[in-house]
Amino acid sequence: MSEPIIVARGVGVELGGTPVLDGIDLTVSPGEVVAVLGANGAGKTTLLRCLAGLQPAAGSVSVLGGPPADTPEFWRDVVLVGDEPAWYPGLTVREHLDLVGAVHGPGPLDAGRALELFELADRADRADRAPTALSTGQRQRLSLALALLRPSRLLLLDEPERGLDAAFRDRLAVLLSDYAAGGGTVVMVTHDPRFAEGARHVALEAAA
Ligand SMILES: Nc1ncnc2c1ncn2[C@@H]1O[C@H](COP(=O)(O)OP(=O)(O)OP(=O)(O)O)[C@@H](O)[C@H]1O
Repeated sequence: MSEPIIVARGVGVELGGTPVLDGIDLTVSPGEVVAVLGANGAGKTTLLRCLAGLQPAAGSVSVLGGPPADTPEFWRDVVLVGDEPAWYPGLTVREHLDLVGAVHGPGPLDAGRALELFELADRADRADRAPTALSTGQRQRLSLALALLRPSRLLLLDEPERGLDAAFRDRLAVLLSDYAAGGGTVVMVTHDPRFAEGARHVALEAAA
């Protein structure tokens, strides 16, 4: 059996003097799709940030064999899609895809396929706009497309459904299951039953 990608034991976080996570254990194997579920404020984003090395925590967290750290080596294998990324000023949608594909690719998708699949070039000018001139859902599509241009072993997704229409959610669910079938691992925070379906559920309850 292959080594787990993630081993977290007794993870605890306090924010502003209040416990947010308390004694969380999680083991994730390669090729798994895990949905972290729970009410608003249960600590889902905080847990994802712990796995990304962005939130210090009590207990122990190991990701890909070591403690997660905000370093270039860590981000070579791990992709986080959370809050909207900082777009490159002056670059269009197409130029973002070309740049990320050229620097970090090849990943599961190439720039041309991402434009087509994520319907970022449907209208003649859409791919030639700045990302800030897209709708919320279109910007989320671009964030996800950029994530899939890079080769990675672990995708950490915080509410990937944000702004996406139903048809595109279905398409994304297929892309994620293809990613996992290829050996990639997905840990996502979601409120969407469409994404939770077929994933292993990890339910969080508010610590306080
Ligand atoms: N910087 C902070 N300082 C103090 N408390 C915080 C801070 N950030 C988050 N919290 C609190 O920590 C708790 C967990 O927040 P978190 O964002 O992890 O929840 P969540 O489960 O992802 O919620 P949602 O489903 O609403 O996105 C919440 O009660 C929130 O108010």
